[in-house]
Amino acid sequence: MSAQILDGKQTALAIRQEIAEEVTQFIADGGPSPCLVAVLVGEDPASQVYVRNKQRACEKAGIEGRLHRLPADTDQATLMQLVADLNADNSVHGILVQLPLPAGLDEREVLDAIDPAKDVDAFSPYNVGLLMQGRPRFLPCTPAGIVQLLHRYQIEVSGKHVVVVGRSDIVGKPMAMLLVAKDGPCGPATANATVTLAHSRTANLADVIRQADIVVAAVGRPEMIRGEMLKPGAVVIDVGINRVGDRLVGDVCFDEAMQVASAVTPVPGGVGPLTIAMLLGNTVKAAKEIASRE
Ligand SMILES: Nc1nc2c(c(=O)[nH]1)N[C@@H](CN(C=O)c1ccc(C(=O)N[C@@H](CCC(=O)O)C(=O)O)cc1)CN2
Ligand SMILES: [Mg+2]
Repeated sequence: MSAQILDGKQTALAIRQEIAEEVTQFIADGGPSPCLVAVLVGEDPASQVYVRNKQRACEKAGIEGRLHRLPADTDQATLMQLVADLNADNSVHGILVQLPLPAGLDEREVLDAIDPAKDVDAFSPYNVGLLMQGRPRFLPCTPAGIVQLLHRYQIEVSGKHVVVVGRSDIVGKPMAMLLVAKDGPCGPATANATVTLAHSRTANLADVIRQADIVVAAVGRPEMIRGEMLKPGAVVIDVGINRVGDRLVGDVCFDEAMQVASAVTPVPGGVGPLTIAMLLGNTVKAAKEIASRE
């Protein structure tokens, strides 16, 4: 048996095309050009690639993408002032601070300071709270991209046992919240899951994963999840992006998963591209909401 490959790259391109059409319509209706500002502190090579890809994706969708590059030795006060300035700038609709920040900067304080109306990553406590209550404004980009992927491949989630491996604020926790909700961005079929939120200290992790109809792997450990840990026919969503020598691998051993699962996301070309597509969608939503207040 060989599983179906869930093509995140193609799905992201389709979503980006839909967003580009939405932007064209919004501007034709008299709306402002949506504007996303990225803040990149330091020289982390992967972060530089991701920010560049976000800028390019903005451009192609008709969204203005601005970038503030700050040196790695930027102090907290300077970064906080930049966020305050961007919050106050009426031409800016979305603000994202690329993570991780260099050591010494207080990530939480920075994210807390972003105006929730411009918080297109959905990392601010206000937007996390809305998600927790089942009435999100912005959806966190990676989890929302995964929901879109499942929906577009007609993989039903309702009533299924989803094991999310990894409890990060960016992926694991919001993923669990989205899937356990009574309704979701693509309707109730992609919500209403029974969710287990597992992590590095979960006892008998392999046994827990083996119970899953759908596994979302976001632990950041290269190929930690093996084929033998999967229930035959499971759907495997691999969020991991790990560099091993010159190879890029996920948190799941892809070749083994392909032999056991019914559907698997590749790395690269799975979840990653969807994260960027969903960011564009949030930026357009922010622009529409801010414009409707003016
Ligand atoms: N402010 C944010 N910081 C970070 C986020 C985020 O959503 N907001 N997520 C990650 C990084 N990230 C986006 O910022 C991101 C990671 C990976 C990809 C992607 O397309 N990956 C490719 C592989 C690319 C490669 O060669 O490295 C893929 O999976 O096909 C997009 C976005 C942490 N920080
Ligand atoms: Mg991927």
